Amino acid sequence: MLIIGIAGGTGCGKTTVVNQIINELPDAEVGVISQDSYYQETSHLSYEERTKINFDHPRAIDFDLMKEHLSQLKAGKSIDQPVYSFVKHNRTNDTILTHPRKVMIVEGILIFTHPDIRALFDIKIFVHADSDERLIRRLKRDIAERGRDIDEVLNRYQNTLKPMHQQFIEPTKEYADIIIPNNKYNTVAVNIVRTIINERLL
Ligand SMILES: Nc1ncnc2c1ncn2[C@@H]1O[C@H](COP(=O)(O)OP(=O)(O)O)[C@@H](O)[C@H]1O
Ligand SMILES: Nc1ccn([C@@H]2O[C@H](COP(=O)(O)O)[C@@H](O)[C@H]2O)c(=O)n1
Repeated sequence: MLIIGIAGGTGCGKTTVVNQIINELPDAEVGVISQDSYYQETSHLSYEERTKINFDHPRAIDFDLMKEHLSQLKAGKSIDQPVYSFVKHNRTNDTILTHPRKVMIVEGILIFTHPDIRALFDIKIFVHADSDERLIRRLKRDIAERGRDIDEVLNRYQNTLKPMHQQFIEPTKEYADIIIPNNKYNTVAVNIVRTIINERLL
């Protein structure tokens, strides 16, 4: 199994890049794991308490479960990938049965911060977009898709997103094998990654 890690700050375009990469690749051979599925289980907290969580700090992620799941997939076993709700700020009761594939792509802002998880990646890709571009995209996306308003996004950006990005996410760029500039859509880079995957699928 080839495991590709794709990291980068919020709004840089990780999900979009992953979708572009896997588009037209066989579903049975290439799978995706999102770091969002591994936000800590927080059912013991009230909704109000959950809104105060710093979701951009590594401790917000259940890396133990992510590591266990990636190890199981590597060993040829299927996993029940949790499903996360950005509206409820918590895992749902659903899971997605995820089978091992020849290629697994793991994407998320903090996946390169954890040494054991980092060591599982055969290829590490960091998607870069400037912070103003990321903030604009995040604002639009979170209002349209994640039930947020402008104040929520801007407060979170100032209080946690920006400092956490500088402290934890940006420094992991140094671990990347490939950095994809993504201020504009980058079809050349997407095609290069797709070529690497296709070679593995031959
Ligand atoms: N290169 C790009 N140029 C303009 N908008 C983009 C680009 N890449 C992604 N977007 C948009 O920005 C928003 C955030 O992208 P997304 O892929 O969800 O980022 P991430 O997964 O890194 O948080 C989405 O609405 C997406 O359509
Ligand atoms: N309940 C939550 C959990 C996380 N977030 C934000 O999601 C961002 C990571 O996802 P991307 O798709 O943007 O990479 C992260 O910056 C968290 O602040 C949230 O808003 N609510």
